[in-house]
Amino acid sequence: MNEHNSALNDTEHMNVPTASLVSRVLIVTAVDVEKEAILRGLGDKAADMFDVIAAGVGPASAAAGTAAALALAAASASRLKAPAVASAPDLATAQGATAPEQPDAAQASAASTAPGLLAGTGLTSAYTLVVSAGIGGGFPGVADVGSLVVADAMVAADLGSQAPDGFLSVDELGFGSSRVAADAALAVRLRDALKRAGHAVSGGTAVTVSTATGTAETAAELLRRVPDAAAEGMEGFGVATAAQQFGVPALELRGISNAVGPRDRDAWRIKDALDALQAASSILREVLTS
Ligand SMILES: O=C(O)c1cccc(C(=O)CC[C@H]2O[C@@H](n3cnc4c(=O)[nH]cnc43)[C@H](O)[C@@H]2O)c1
Repeated sequence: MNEHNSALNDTEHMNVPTASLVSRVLIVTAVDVEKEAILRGLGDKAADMFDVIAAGVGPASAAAGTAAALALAAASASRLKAPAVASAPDLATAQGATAPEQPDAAQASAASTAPGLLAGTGLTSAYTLVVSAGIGGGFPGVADVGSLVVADAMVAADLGSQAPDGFLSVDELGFGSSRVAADAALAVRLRDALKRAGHAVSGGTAVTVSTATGTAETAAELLRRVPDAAAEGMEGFGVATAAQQFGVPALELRGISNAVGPRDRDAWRIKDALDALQAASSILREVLTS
């Protein structure tokens, strides 16, 4: 650790619990076509368990959109459970009205132990799982076009510094961590269920980049940095970082649209990737609740 580490970096090593009971899920895509594919897969009753948002392309939009959704949902859930003790009700009480209901003991206790950005706010998360989902590049030999990747970890593969001897990650620089682990138990469950349903699915690391890879050299360099890289996207680490800072477990799910390597936009099979994403979404409820 060094002096540049901010308070937010305290959450890097936070022990985010495994989502043993998944009750409400936030799914974050980059663009609307991904969101629509997922909603088609989830079916008519999606809204009783899932919220799906399109937060924009890239790690910054993904993190900002996810954090905003998590914060708004926590504040809204808290308002529904117990009115806050604020100045207006206090004035009303002083004038003879009934005192506002206090949070019950369980809620107060949960609030006092709330992790990360919710610590000390009196709020608890409304979500028990956050999923970064979308199309992505697949590393050749690991994740073919049209297949799925359910990641074991989300890594910001270009977060760091160039140096004469090569790339230095933020971890090596002492500025934090470029890796967020996925919820291991849920990742395995989802992969197993997808395999049983007849889908090609891989594990490994989903790398997040701000510039999509377009050369064989960059693909090779990414594999040097992240030897178990399976998929490349532009949002996973941002979504997972926001989830981690709210103490919520995360997953990343990618339908593979193209190979990571020399840029060949005409070869991208976006419909196949969206179809895979829709198929995976159609079994999500069962995987997360049974
Ligand atoms: O047309 C292009 O060459 C091009 C260059 C960069 C990005 C795009 C997108 O359409 C990105 C949108 C979306 O797709 C994900 N994605 C899909 N394949 C990859 C990839 O090989 N590397 C990184 N990201 C990929 C990404 O998560 C974006 O949200 C088009």
